[in-house]
Amino acid sequence: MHIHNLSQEDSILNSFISEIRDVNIQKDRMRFRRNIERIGEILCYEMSKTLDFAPKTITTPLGTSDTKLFNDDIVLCSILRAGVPLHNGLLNYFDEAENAFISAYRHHKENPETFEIIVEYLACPSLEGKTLILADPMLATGQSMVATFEALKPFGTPKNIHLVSVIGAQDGVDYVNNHFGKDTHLWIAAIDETLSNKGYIIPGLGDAGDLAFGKKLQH
Ligand SMILES: O=P(O)(O)OC[C@H]1O[C@H](OP(=O)(O)OP(=O)(O)O)[C@H](O)[C@@H]1O
Ligand SMILES: O=c1cc[nH]c(=O)[nH]1
Ligand SMILES: [Mg+2]
Repeated sequence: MHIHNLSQEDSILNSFISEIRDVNIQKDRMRFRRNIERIGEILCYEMSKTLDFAPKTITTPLGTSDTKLFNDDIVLCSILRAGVPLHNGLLNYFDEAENAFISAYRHHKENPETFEIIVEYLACPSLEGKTLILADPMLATGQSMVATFEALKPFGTPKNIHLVSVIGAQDGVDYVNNHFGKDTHLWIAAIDETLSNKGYIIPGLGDAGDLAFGKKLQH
């Protein structure tokens, strides 16, 4: 897998990552969502450089302009619910993308330290020959990303797969690295050291779904 950790380079991206981590700034739910969206836009711009481009001539009012435009058919698939602001960021740039949504949540049994991933809702177009972008802001254990990909398999074989995430734990990055093919790309804003015994990224940012949309009751 090709791993692109964008915070290895100094850029404005670091300001947005700092804000979503900051316990005070993250109290502003709208700002949290908007920052995730802005990070999605930056990740999207970087990944767009790896798409397939073809020559195109544009007619202006005064002449013609030769350029190259990407010609991949993009399917943007996000994992509900924390994936929604990240999805919006990607869709801000990929105007014509088709969209898929899938729900994946952690179901805790009696022991709060163990959980399984439940995939329920799934709406997806054909993936055959297309460029699939799988987006989820948090890559903790990596299980949601892998469970999502398994659930998408009946929809066809994509030409390319790009995973897009905001903060990952090294364990989760290693897990997806072992489960996706070597041609898969991972575009990620930051990779943190470790996971708590409840599967939270440390230092991370807390619970992205709750910060974006409010606390949910465990069920
Ligand atoms: O890599 P993993 O260990 O699978 O964990 C990451 C998952 O956890 C979060 O979702 P969460 O279960 O909190 O659901 P939510 O979006 O509804 O809050 C996050 O958005 C991922 O989907
Ligand atoms: O740290 C984590 C791990 C999973 N989901 C989150 O929202 N945060
Ligand atoms: Mg959550």
